[in-house]
Amino acid sequence: MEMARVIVDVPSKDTDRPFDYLIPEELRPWVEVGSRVGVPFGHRTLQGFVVSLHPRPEMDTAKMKPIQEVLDVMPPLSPELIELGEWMKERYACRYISALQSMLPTALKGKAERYISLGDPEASSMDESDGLFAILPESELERDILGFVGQRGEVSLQQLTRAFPDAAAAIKALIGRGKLREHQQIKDKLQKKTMKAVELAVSSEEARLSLASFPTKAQRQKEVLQYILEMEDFLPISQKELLQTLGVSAGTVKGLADKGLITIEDIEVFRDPYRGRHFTPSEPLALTLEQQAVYRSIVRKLDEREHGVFLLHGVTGSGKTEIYLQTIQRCMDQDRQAIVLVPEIALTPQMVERFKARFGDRVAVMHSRLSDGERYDEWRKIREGRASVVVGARSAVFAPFDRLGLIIMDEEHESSYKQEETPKYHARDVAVHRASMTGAAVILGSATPSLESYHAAKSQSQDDFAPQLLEMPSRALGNKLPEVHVVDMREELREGNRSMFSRSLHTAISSRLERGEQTVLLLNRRGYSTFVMCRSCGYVAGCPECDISLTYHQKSNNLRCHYCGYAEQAPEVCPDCGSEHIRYFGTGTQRVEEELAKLFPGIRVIRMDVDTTTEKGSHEKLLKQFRDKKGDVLLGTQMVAKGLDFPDVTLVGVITADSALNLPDFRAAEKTFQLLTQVAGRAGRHHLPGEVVIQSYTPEHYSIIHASSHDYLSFVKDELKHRKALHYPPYCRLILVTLSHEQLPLLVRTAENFAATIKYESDRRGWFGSLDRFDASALDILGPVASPIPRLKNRYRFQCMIKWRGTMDAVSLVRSVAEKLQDSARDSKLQISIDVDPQMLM
Ligand SMILES: Nc1ncnc2c1ncn2[C@@H]1O[C@H](COP(=O)(O)OP(=O)(O)OP(=O)(O)O)[C@@H](O)[C@H]1O
Ligand SMILES: [Zn+2]
Ligand SMILES: [Zn+2]
Repeated sequence: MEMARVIVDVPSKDTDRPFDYLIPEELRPWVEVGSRVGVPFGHRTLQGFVVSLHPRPEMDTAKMKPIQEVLDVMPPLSPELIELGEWMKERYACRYISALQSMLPTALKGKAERYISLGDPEASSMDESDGLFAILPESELERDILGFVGQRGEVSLQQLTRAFPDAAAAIKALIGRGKLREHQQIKDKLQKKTMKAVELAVSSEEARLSLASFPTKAQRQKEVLQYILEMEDFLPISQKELLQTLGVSAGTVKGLADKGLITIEDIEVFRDPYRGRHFTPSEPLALTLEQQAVYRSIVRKLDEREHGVFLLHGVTGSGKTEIYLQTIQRCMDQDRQAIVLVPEIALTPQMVERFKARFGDRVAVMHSRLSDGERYDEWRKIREGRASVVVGARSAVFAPFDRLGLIIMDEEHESSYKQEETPKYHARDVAVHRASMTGAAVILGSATPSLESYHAAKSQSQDDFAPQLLEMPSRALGNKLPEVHVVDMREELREGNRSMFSRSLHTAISSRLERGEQTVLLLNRRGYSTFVMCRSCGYVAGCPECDISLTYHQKSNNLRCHYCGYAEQAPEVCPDCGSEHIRYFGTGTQRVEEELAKLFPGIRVIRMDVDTTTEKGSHEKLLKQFRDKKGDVLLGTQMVAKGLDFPDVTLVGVITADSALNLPDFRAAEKTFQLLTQVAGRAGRHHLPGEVVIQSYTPEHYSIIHASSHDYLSFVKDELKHRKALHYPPYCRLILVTLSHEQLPLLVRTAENFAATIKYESDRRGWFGSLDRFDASALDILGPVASPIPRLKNRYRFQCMIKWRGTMDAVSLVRSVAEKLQDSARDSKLQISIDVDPQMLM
């Protein structure tokens, strides 16, 4: 192959297609589909990815430029991932390059850097600028520069300008005359980490012999060599450790190297976020009957090596994790690899531990609390085949495995599997598609499957996504699901209880304290924010750039906008009326903590929320404290609801169940049901029976009633009725289009134009179906209306919601209309964002 198609690293419409490059002879063995290359593009050098290879074309190739460099020995992307990227681009209406970039760790986001080396010393000592060929004498400065570069062979422009700070003109002149040559090279943001390592250069016998003849004045060197010989079995050893242990200088060690007895070399080290941590190995458990049935279905598919999707609906504590572990084992026995996706928030140390304990070093872990360097090294562990299992958040679905056999998605209903930035992909859909390309199996696991997945499994209607339903209705350890009491908080208020704790929750907590058992308290923070309000005039502190209220941060005592980052000092008096009665509102976890301390003197509360978990490892520390029973209560936001398995937790309390029910989001009821079911599942998981108290202001709401009786099926039935009546997924699909501009009137006109064009174009294509008549194929557009956040970063926002059903290509229609509109908008200030299958409607 002599020609490569390359996608360059510029996310714009004009570069959103492959460009052709010649492959120079010497690079031919290195260029593969998935290679990262440096290519000339206009006057720049850009990073790009090879998406296909071709023989030299018939046409004239004189104009075609050659690939300049290949950046990695092993291509960071595989042909499989390149193909997946192409699919994402169509499915989510994003740029090809955005899709590919999202698959790679930040460390590989290379940028071109400029390098300087010596040019031709002879031919170019002339200045051709005025047509006269005069030999110019070199100035002293120029000679210094040439000397500096000559000595080093090649220096970065940055290095050169640092050495000669005021010599920009001279450097430019030298380049202009060809005495210096400039070229660009792609540099990664991050380097591999290396260390100096010491190794014997001769056999140990020879080394021992030479010890005898060491001169007395080289006593220190002798000590070092003796030590190295003692450590013989562990060589090479780190020079740093050597220096520290023996208290000698680097010079001493170098002396030995000069004598030819040892070598000192830079070797690569891998940053391992879990280094030094011991994981007690775990053995496979004997499966329960329910587990066996599920296990057999999945293994049959694995053994056939065929693609298949399973929806594993198992109640909390039914032992889904053991299923994951044992099917992964099977997959590894087949010499294939497995991806385990876990919501970021549930990616707790406890979860990681369970996989590390079973599979040890074969597990790579990827989550956002790792540093860029650690992520990069975990990623390489996968790419280089040193890991066969990855446990990670959303983006681990792109793990560069080449023999993928199984993808597991735990808590498949979680909305965090959808990426909210471009490319706005859903990891579930990507997982299913990737698995179908490679003949891998997919397990979607949850105690509360999303309605989309459950409906697809039940109706088996969509041919691209019809999972097989597997159920585990009982807990693995044979204990019952906890008893749930719903408390009507309006009733409490009527009877004079103004505290945030109902009488039953109060009593329940007291009895746990007496018995030395533990309590988990959930504060559903969705829908709440800790905003600042004046009690005298009702003033609420808002962001000057965005139409939303500012959030109070106690640590720094300031107010911050969560959307644009704007911050200001928290006011002492109301800026509107001057009253001192201005304070922060919202039932923050801190307030609950204060109240607990008041009601139960001496109670030990471990608080887990965004404020207490920002530091690296803090999450882990808090959970360990709770596990070691250094706390009576674990109090927190959503973080405490998922994945935790503590034997002594016998009470779960939910402070307000319905805080999120009234949000303008058609999934509000589903999310409430899921959260309540999840958190209730933390109680009584082992031998002690569990109890749950849910406090609510709308106890008659079906999501609360069904959650309290652990009745997923009834909830689904009720919720599907609503979805069907209002035309929402799973009965149709959505595309949310948000247009934004600084000028409101212009924005409104543009948005109306957009909606009208979509209507016109879909009619023209004959898409006349109606959602109301439940036609098999239909498209409807709602809006434009102001977005729920009508102004953000000083830009007004309007949105249109497209509801559609059928096999037509609605995404590409929306994309092409949006692009035409953007082209015809005279200024480039119009922004149009397309969100296919949106999760966040606010
Ligand atoms: N076959 C088994 N034999 C004995 N114990 C088991 C078995 N399977 C699971 N368990 C235990 O049952 C408990 C619950 O299992 P696990 O945490 O896997 O449930 P889960 O379905 O993932 O729950 P959740 O959805 O609540 O996270 C764990 O303590 C686990 O060790
Ligand atoms: Zn006021
Ligand atoms: Zn803002």
